[in-house]
Amino acid sequence: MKEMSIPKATARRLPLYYRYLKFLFDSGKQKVSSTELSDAVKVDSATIRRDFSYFGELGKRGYGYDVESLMNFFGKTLNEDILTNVALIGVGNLGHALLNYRFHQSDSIRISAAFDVNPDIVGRILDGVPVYSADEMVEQIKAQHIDVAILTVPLEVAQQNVDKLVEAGVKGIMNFTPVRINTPDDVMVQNVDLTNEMQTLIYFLSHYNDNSDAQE
Ligand SMILES: NC(=O)c1ccc[n+]([C@@H]2O[C@H](COP(=O)([O-])OP(=O)(O)OC[C@H]3O[C@@H](n4cnc5c(N)ncnc54)[C@H](O)[C@@H]3O)[C@@H](O)[C@H]2O)c1
Repeated sequence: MKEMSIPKATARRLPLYYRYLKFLFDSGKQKVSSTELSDAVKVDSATIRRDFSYFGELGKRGYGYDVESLMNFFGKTLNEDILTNVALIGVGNLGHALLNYRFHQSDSIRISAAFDVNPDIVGRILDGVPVYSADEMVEQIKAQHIDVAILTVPLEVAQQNVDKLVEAGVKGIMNFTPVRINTPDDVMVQNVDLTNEMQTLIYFLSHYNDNSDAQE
């Protein structure tokens, strides 16, 4: 996966900017100011200007940003114009929910193959997605040129599945299991933990009256 030379915090805000710009574009708006953008995406305008400055001259002061070119620029930066096929490993409770979830904020991400060991679902098509036997994982992922996977298997089999994903050439893993998985340096792992998120939220709620701090 390519290294980005922009700060991670900026990279995390790009989808937010992109979605709002797409919304403005779809509703026929041509210009947007950093203040308007700030109100809509709840990021202060100084941060927005700093974020945009990493990409060079994107707008003129006092004139606003051109919605279409900014949207296209961020779209390209985010690879929104390329369809990313994602593999889902483990179609249990969480896996099913993710199959149902169509990544609806993005037209360009879709789960195109799922893998499991459960004979009741292997060989079936669930929510439009074929469920393959876990034994076919390496072969199918290679054949379908998939380089991103979501891991929703029981923790005991997490690492062995990661090893297979690495063997298949996967470069990014969204890890829902509670295990800290080991991967080579060129494979990026994003750990997702709802308990952590909830604890963070509860912490902010109990420590700050002004909950705008919790959004950073
Ligand atoms: N990060 C979070 O916030 C969060 C929330 C809920 C669950 N989880 C974790 O997500 C994982 C899945 O949870 P769940 O409730 O969906 O579990 P589940 O038992 O309902 O589903 C697990 C699925 O993995 C399949 N599986 C088992 N061994 C496999 C293998 N070797 N290869 C491929 N598939 C295999 C099972 O057949 C099953 O369909 C667990 O590790 C759980 O701890 C994380």
